Amino acid sequence: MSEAFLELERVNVWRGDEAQVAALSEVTMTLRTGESVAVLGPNGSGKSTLLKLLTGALRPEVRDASSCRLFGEEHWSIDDLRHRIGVVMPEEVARFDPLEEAFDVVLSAFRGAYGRTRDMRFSKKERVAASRAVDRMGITSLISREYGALSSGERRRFLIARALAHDPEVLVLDEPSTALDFAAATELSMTLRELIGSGHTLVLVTHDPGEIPPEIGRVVMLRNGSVLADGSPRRLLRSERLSELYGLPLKARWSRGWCEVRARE
Ligand SMILES: Nc1ncnc2c1ncn2[C@@H]1O[C@H](COP(=O)(O)OP(=O)(O)OP(=O)(O)O)[C@@H](O)[C@H]1O
Repeated sequence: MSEAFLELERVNVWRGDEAQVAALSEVTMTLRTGESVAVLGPNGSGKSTLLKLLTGALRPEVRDASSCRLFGEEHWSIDDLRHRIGVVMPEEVARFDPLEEAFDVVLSAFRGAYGRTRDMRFSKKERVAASRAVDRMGITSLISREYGALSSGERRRFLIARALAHDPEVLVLDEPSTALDFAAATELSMTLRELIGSGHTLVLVTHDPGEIPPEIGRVVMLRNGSVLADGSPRRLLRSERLSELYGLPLKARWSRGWCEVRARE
């Protein structure tokens, strides 16, 4: 059986400083390499919190009968995780200096930095790996451009290339189509399908069932910090279940492997 990269057993995560919020409550799930997963849920349901657990940015509440393992370990180093998990979070888009050369954005992955600082030196091996990731994303012709001069879709591709630079075992994408127009979102979706097709394990976080590509074989539905359902898209992405998830009457229709959802009239 393939390796479990996330094993949660009755996990709670609290967020906030003074007034603490239970962002995840009693969550149990196992995610394995080789199986791409969509994490689906409305705003505030705990999707980003789950990703932050997965990338080691947040820790769960410590208590008996609860455990959180990443790649089989209860104790992990962020550095190790950075090599094994590539992440693209929506807030990252604006973190880079617009004057930065686009290729440097990708290279900065090797130092865990947001952009290149003048004293950073990169080995030939790192440069080759970054070039390969850029090539994979079809943006080689743009590498000398300023990051700030790229379109939103192009920037997103550079960030995915940055996440792929380490050749990670798992690629985590949090709402990757945010702020993309229809054409850019469609292109991105094709890229995600290719990545899964070429053997990458994707964890795709979205609030939109219509964004889940047919290649994704598992959906985890989160609501109010708990797992509402976990199973195949065909079984879960149905009118009744989606209406329950979002708290309003919805109608789901399947077409060529995609689920289209609209409000029930
Ligand atoms: N820094 C924080 N301080 C306090 N509460 C927080 C913080 N971040 C998230 N929360 C709360 O934790 C819960 C889960 O938030 P989370 O961001 O994981 O949800 P989400 O499903 O990713 O939402 P969205 O789709 O809006 O991004 C929410 O109730 C949210 O208000």
